[in-house]
This record gives sequence, structure tokens and C-alpha cells, in this order.
Amino acid sequence: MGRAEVVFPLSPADRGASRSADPGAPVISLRDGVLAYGDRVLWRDLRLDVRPGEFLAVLGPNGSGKTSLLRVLLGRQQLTGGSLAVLGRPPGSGSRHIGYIPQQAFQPTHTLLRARDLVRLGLDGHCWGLPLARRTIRHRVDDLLDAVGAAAYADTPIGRLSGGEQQRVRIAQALATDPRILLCDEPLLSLDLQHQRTITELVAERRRSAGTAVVFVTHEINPVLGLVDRVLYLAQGGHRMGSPDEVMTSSTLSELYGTQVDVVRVGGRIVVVGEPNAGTGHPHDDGAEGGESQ
Ligand SMILES: Nc1ncnc2c1ncn2[C@@H]1O[C@H](COP(=O)(O)OP(=O)(O)OP(=O)(O)O)[C@@H](O)[C@H]1O
Repeated sequence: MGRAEVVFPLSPADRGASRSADPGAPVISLRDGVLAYGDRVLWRDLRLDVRPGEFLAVLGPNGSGKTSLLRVLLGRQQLTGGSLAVLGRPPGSGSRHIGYIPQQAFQPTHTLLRARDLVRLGLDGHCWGLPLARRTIRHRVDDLLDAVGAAAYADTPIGRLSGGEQQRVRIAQALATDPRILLCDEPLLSLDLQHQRTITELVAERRRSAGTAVVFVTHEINPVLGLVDRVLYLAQGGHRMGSPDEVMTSSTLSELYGTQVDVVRVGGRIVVVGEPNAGTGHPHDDGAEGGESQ
């Protein structure tokens, strides 16, 4: 697509305070993680190290705890058990280093907030410890909107935008602080194929140039298959983790679900057939990973 690249330099404070001496050290480190709501255990014994520049795809059926995992990483949900360090600190303490694209929520149509205002909110107005000039902020906001293909409606109230257009603005907002970790909750939902590619390429570029670690919750592995280093697959209170070739197999998923699940590869795409609990109102009610449109 050749979209503008949006990379902002790290401030000295960023490099110092929370950047580890070892540049390859995990930015997320979870040990013996357990998450339960009452008696219901979503996942247990979760051990997870995510390193700079790594792309972790989180898959699993509705209700398996994918969003909850992101909430744990953000410090908005407490672990039931285990320990977690994000950028070497307890979760929730380094939020400006974390970009978060929440699961899609539409803005009310009457909101007067413009697309550029929403992105502006993602900036804290400071860089290198100094306040940013208004013109600098404006340029940064313009660059971010341009990078996600949203420049044309920068001044449109967000409530008047379509779901896919709103989604692009939210992605620009999540990138505003040049995050070291990007947490994405189904960011491609509502996007047409062209804009899925735009966003996927943007995320890929950020990993390469800025070493941003990406945790990407999705029901659609195919649009990001070329980027994925590891898959974390959550289901039935358990999980499997490894490369796509290790996890996305009939034997691994059948073992995880405790029933026959078939994983087939067609034209470089992965299709999961017979995945239980995948027919609960999600876009892929046939239980197949990676719908036909990808
Ligand atoms: N604060 C909470 N208290 C109790 N139950 C909760 C809470 N938050 C989430 N749940 C439940 O935990 C389960 C996992 O929710 P979560 O949103 O993490 O699933 P998910 O894997 O992201 O699902 P989906 O694919 O549908 O987005 C759901 O059944 C949800 O209703």
C-alpha cells in the first residue's frame, strides 16, 4: 500500500526508566498465570514471555478469555494466581508505553468529537520530557491519520463515521504514543480487505522499525499469518502455545478441545473445521478460522 510510516523517536526517559538493559528481554513476562471468574477458570498455568518485536496471535472461541488476557496485561483485571511483569513493572504502571486497540465499540452518533480529537487524546502532549508545540501535535495527528487511511475524515465527528472508519481512527490513537507494546483486540473487525492490509502492514512496519511487541487477539489468523511468530490458543480452560505450524494442527486442537477438530491448509490459508463453541454470534458461525473473504 505504501502508506506513510509513523515512527516517533523514543525519549531519553523512555530509554532509561523502563527500557531494560537487555534489549531482547521480555516486555511481558507472565508466570503460572491463572484467571478465573468465580468457579469458572478461563485459563491456568499460563507462562508467557513476549519479546520486543514479537508478534503473538491470541486465538480461541468466544468466551475463552482473550479480551480478559489483554485486560490483565493492561492492569485492569487482576490475575487470580501467578505473577506478571509488563516492561519490568507491575501491570498498569507504564500505560503510555502500551497502545491498546479495544474490541470494537461504536461511538454514539451525536458525539461532537472529531477523528483528529480522538487521536489527539492518545498523545499526552509531551515528548522528550518537554511539552509539544501545537503544530508538532497537529503534524503527528495528521501523520497518524494518514498512516491508517483516515486523513480524509480527520475533521468529521467520530459518530458520523462507519464502523470500519471509526476502527481506523482508534488504531491511529493507539499508535499515538509510539508504544513499545501494542495490544490489539480484533482490530481488523469491520475493515474491508484493503484496509485490513493497510493496518496489517502498519503493524508489521512498527515491529520492524520500532521493535514494538504485538499481542493480537483475533478470530482470523489468515490476514496476519505472515507476521505471526507464535500463537497462543485458549480453549476449555486450557491453552497451547507455539508457532502456527505447531499449534494450528488437527492433533493439537483436537487434544485441546477434547474432541475431533480438523485443521486444513488451503492455498496457504488455515481453516479450522469443527471447532466447538464457535457458533455463538461471532462473524464465523461456521466455526471456520479465516472466513472466505480473506
Ligand atoms: N468481570 C467479569 N466478571 C465475570 N465474568 C466475566 C468478566 N469479564 C468477562 N467475563 C466472562 O469471561 C468470559 C471470557 O470473556 P472474554 O471477553 O475474555 O472472552 P473472549 O475470549 O475475548 O471472547 P470473544 O471472542 O467473544 O470476544 C466470558 O464468558 C465473559 O462473560
